[in-house]
Amino acid sequence: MLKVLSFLKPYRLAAALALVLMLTELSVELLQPLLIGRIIDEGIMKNDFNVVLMWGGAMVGVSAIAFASGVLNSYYAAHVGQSLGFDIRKSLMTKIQSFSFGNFNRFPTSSLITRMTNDVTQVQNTIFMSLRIMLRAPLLVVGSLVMSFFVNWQLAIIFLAVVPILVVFLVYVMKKGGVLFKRVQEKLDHVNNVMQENLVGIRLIKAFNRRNHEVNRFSKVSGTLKDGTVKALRLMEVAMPVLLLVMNLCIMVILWFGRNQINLGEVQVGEVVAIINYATRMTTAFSMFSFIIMALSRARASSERIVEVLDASIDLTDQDQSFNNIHMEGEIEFNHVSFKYPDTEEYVLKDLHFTVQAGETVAVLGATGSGKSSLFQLIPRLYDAADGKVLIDHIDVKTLKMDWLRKNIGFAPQEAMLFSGSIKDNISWGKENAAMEDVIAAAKNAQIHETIMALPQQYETKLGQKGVNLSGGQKQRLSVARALIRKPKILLLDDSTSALDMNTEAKLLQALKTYTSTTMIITQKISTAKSADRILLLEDGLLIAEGTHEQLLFSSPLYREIAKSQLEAEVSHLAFQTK
Ligand SMILES: Nc1ncnc2c1ncn2[C@@H]1O[C@H](COP(=O)(O)OP(=O)(O)OP(=O)(O)O)[C@@H](O)[C@H]1O
Repeated sequence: MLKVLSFLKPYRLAAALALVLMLTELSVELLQPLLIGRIIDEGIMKNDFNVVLMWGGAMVGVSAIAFASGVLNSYYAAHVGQSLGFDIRKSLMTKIQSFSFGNFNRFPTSSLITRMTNDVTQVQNTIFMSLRIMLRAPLLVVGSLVMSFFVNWQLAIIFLAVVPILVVFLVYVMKKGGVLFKRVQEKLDHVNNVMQENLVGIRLIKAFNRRNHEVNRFSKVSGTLKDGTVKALRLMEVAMPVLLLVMNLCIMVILWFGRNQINLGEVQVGEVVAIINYATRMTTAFSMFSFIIMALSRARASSERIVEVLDASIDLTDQDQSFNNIHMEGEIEFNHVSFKYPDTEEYVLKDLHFTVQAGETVAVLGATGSGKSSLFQLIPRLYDAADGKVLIDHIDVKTLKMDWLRKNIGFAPQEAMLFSGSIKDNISWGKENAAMEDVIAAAKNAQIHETIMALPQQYETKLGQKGVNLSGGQKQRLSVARALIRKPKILLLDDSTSALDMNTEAKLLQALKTYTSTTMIITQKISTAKSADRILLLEDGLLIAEGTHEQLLFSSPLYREIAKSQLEAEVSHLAFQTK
């Protein structure tokens, strides 16, 4: 929790102020039984109305101070709690942005969302409560104890026997609660995970009519969350009656001894009333403990989960002396590169060795699962090669500054990803402060301009929730436009034209020739591969052939087979159309 508490630093003044105000409120509360004792012993018992008025007036005065302190304390406690939550969320977001894919494998998306929302809220609320009431409870116990000794030490000694036992009991409950609440947060991760999958895959669920199956799956994880929470809360529920029982027994013992001492004339009635008053306040404080322990246990578990993310070591970082700001030509070289995904054994790329000249267009062809997308991911350093080197302009990518390297790369992933916002926002996302002419030019080259102009608000049309939904091919072209707007030195298109008709695809490929980028296009289609200067053919992670369409038709049996099957499909399609 210490690391999370270090986020309090910028707000230490406000936190200190909140504590001082809380202490003021507490002092008044501790003073009240003393004043009540005085009113009884010096006013009521001696029939002196002036004394009653004097101490009564003093009580009203200090109560007003307590009220003002309470209001101000709430204000500062809320300020500190909310600001701390804001800062932690921001730090988590910054850290997650620097995560490598290896890190993402360790922290699933749903878990990161829970950590950034629910876990931060737990900590934030606990800090607020600490400054408002949490510290008050233990201080009220200690203060009441001290003040009781001040009133009458013989009676107060009874507290000394009881309070330490209760403290040990509370520490035990808190430790156990911490473990149980950590499990609750993990179960919340599972619930969020299923919920996320359901919302993302709602079309598929409807199409496959799997509603009942998914509702059952959700009920199951939601049920385990409920059971886990009930188990943790039960522990807290046991704590409360135990505390109340012990404190009430304590009050009975005080009353018994108090009565005897009053009879012996050793103690005054007001003193016994004051001590009982302190005992009642202690009981209230202790009963607050079960609530406090729950909040602290939860906050401890949540803090651990937050710190796990903040302290996660990033396995893909810049080296100390990375190159930067050199002009990029765009030559790509794979020098005996082998690669496997983190935490897996099998190599998905094996000893790849090839060069793509600056400005050249190369198609990467191969069966599904042959390693095409994996190959692409090594170029912007989304992963590092296990063996061999990936070089850009003869420099190992590991020694290039990642920001600079990625700034020079335009990447359209296999699954087009659009953000909420307008079409213009989505295209200009690829280049900060892009002018409208650049947005339009990129859209024209990606063959999506005319579709956009036919929409009601054209480039300002909102996408996603409450906006229009685009077809797969339209999304792909927007994703390509986003990559093109950067006028990148290296352009990587991962099967980004698969949903386009032949005619549109041909126009797009033609438009790409106006760019000077080194272009690599992953494709399953011979017609697309043919338009490239050269073709790389992958099979099971191996580069099995390399050359132009004609060369490969001659040299590679596999390429010939793919070409033949696609040609036959095309011919039969044409024959069907002419019928
Ligand atoms: N994140 C990952 N973790 C572990 N293995 C992975 C991961 N992504 C892909 N793989 C594995 O790597 C191999 C190559 O996958 P890759 O996506 O590179 O193939 P691909 O040729 O692009 O296929 P497709 O044409 O279907 O997109 C596959 O066996 C796949 O299961």
